[in-house]
Amino acid sequence: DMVKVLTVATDENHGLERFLYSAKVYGIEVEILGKGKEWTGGNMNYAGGGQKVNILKDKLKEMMKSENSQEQIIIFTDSYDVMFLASLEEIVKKFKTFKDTRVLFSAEQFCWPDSKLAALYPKTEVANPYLNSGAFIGYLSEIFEIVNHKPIKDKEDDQLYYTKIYLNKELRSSLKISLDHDASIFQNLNGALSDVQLRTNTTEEWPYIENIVTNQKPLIVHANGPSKLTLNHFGNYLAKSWSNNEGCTLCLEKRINLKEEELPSVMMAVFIEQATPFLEEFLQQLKDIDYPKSKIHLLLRNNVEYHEVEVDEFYQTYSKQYASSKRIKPSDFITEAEARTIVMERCINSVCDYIFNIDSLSRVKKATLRYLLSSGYDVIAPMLVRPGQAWSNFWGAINSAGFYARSSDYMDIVYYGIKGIWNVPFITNCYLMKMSVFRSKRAEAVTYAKENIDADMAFCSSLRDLGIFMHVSNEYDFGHLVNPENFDVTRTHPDMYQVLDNKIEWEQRYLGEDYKINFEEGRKHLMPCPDVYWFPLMSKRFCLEWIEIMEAYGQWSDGSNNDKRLEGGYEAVPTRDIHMNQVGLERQWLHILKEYVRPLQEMVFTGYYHNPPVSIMNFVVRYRPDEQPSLRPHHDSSTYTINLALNTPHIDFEGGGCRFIRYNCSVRDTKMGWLLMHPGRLTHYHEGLLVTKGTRYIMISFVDP
Ligand SMILES: O=C(O)CCC(=O)C(=O)O
Ligand SMILES: [Fe+2]
Repeated sequence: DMVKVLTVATDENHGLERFLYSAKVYGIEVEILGKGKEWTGGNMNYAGGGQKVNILKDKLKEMMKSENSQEQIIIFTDSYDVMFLASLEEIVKKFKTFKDTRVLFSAEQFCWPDSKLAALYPKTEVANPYLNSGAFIGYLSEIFEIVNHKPIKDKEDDQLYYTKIYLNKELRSSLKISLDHDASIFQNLNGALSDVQLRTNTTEEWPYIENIVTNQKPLIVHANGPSKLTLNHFGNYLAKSWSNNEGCTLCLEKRINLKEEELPSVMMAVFIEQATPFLEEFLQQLKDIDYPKSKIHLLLRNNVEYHEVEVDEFYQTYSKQYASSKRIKPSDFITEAEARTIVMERCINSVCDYIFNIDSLSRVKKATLRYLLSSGYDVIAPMLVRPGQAWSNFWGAINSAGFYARSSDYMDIVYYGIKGIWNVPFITNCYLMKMSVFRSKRAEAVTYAKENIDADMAFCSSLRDLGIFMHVSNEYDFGHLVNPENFDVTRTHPDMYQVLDNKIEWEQRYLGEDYKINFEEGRKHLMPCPDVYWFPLMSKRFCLEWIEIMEAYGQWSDGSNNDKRLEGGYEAVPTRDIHMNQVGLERQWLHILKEYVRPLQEMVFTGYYHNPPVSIMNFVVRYRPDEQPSLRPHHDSSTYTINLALNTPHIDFEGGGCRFIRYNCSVRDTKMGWLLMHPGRLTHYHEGLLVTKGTRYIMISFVDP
């Protein structure tokens, strides 16, 4: 058969790219009409206007000269919101099954743009009663007559034009015009979302859509009206973009090789918009990103006064290494939207090829930027998830109010059940933008500033409106998001309080480097005195900050027997100490006992399980020659006691240590960050040895009293 596939696309955009890719996949050659022409067919980018009819008319006139118009088949479709799902052969074969039909229009559930015309339709008791002009197939001779039936202005509605011809009974029968009511070729998505099922994970290699009302597998899909985002979602799978066996085939197709000699120049836009746990590690990560700094333009925006000292130090130390640098400080009183606009303008008006946006909640591995650049996608985020939660930096779907909605594949993507690069309606925190996309005239409408919505929501909403596709990749594990929800900067060393909320960073900074050797197979645990075990637990940094938290609080007990903090108000063997609940660390410390101390106990006092460990007395003791220098012999009211050294003998103090009287055995050379663990109340009668110089700090818990 002689088949010509035509579309009108005045503008090049991601929708057109997707359309052409789907055509290529099925070996379909498309002729694009109106390329580069100014669009005068109405102000919506998608809704076709009469201009489409007029451009088509010119083309068909030309074809009439050379082609056999009785035999020549024309397929005309929109392009920004259309995908081919089958080869021409299949499409034409299906077309020929329509009896008494020379032209077949796609059909939909809404009579649009003039609903009053619904009454004139011959057949309405069908799945899709009404004509949609986004796609049709037929013979040149009849289509030529249709487009030449009457003049149409560029701004007039093409669907109304074709509808009136169809509703004209004489024309309908003389030109043999039918509608594809069952979506056996054309599936219009608007209003049909519950009829149409996306089938992935079938035994077939390629996902497809199925109309479960008409039992058809449509061959061309058209996201008419407000159903664009549904096609963005389907498009992740259709037209062999996804293989049930191989995963993301489109990702491979798009990948590009970065040439070391001609790496693109990137504006790295760093945003600190809110008080952020472990900001120090965030800043470190920035300078460790694997990319030549001579190719990076740094823009560092901090809007949090609390972080300014740290940010300033980073900027003073590293900014000179970058190709250029600029900063925006809290004292500049610039909103986030303004700051992001400054970034865009700086990049647009310079030689920069990409913007790499990264905000302070993002923790990315150092290869991430290179990966994003080589993905071949114009706007792409690395997927970042809050560990242990479904919270991420993208939305799989969006509801009609423009807020988060969960797509059917969201959880699979977040948990890496499926891996690929996904066209999604919202990304945030960290993403790469290719500037050529944003230098176009059309992209002037991209904005970060919309009333009453966040900058990232405004941005993504403007990209959706413009048909600029956003993607998120979960091809690899790129990192994660920190959780700022319970971050309280009024605390001394607030990061210390984050052991529950930001475990990864907390462990990295505060858990001893050698903690893990406790669990090495065949490890012989140190036992400096009988049944007194000795384990590395915390980092030096933990110990220093832990002491600083106590000293900043400063309200040490007076060492007398009267202690109002205790239920009975009386302490038989008092120390100068501060309890964890006084500094707001009780919950955190109990978590530490459960997560990091209990597993040690279970290794050495075999057969004793108590999870979670209970501990009412958790405190830091301070010994000083001129204050309380020692502690008299006693038992602890505990099943076992832990005694964590926070500083170092012979450096921070002289003397000190713990003596176990029954065994006449002392531990004097305690190690910063290491804990002693011993039975509490029968065998291990013990005393705190005299400190003769300096200050000794220990952290004590009476576990399972
Ligand atoms: O000073 C020491 O190491 C022992 C402290 C102690 O036994 C306690 O606080 O109960
Ligand atoms: Fe004790």
